[in-house]
Amino acid sequence: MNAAESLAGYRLGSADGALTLPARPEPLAMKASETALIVVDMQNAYASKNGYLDLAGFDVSTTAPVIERISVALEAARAAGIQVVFLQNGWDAGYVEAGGPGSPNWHKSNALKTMRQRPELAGTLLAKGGWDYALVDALQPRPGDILVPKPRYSGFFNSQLDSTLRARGIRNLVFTGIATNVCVESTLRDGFHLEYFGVVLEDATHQAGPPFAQQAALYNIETFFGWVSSVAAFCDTFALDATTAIA
Ligand SMILES: NC(=O)N/C=C\C(=O)O
Repeated sequence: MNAAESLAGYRLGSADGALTLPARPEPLAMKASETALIVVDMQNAYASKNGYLDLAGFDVSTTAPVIERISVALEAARAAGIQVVFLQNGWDAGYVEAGGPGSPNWHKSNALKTMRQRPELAGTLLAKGGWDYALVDALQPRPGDILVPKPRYSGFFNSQLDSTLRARGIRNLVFTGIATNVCVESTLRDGFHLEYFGVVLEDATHQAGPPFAQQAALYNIETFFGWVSSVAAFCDTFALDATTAIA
């Protein structure tokens, strides 16, 4: 047994009644009751034509299959009793939470920059109450799901996420959503530092930027911060036939 296998074995041994999720760089044991499926920012801003990313020049033409696979993962999670948590990114309609020129967010947010460059868009991007901020129609929370608003890339920053998870004894975070290289990776990294085990379902995520951004994020996660798996592996592990569900 090599070092990686013994780590997986440790997790297997430490989690009574756990199921083993096939993942890279090694399989990971997790109990449904200690696991949350995190759906990161599946808002029109990130997944729809005429949403923020599209208007800022990022390619969103291949987000439809991602939405479909997240739907499948959601069904599997709910059927298995895994807590579903939706994250929703954005600010109040007056953009007070976005920060002014004294905040790096004011300088780096491509949504804020796009609105400054195109005044006709002012007030429309990532503003609470607007279409851009809304979750896509196909991925709406159901009773029992939790919705956590967040004002920055990491879901743990200035939000209720950590206390919400800790209160439920959740230790494992299974990530889906957009964008892999920004809010998914930021939240998984912060989760790592807070002692959560983070796994990304790679085919239920999409990058902001060129394909190399997706590859780099997954490399970082697999090598330094967590694990990488797939929707089919997640569904198989938690007993829903993904092939049937996707067909
Ligand atoms: N949800 C995200 O990954 N967001 C990426 C960029 C942004 O919000 O500006």
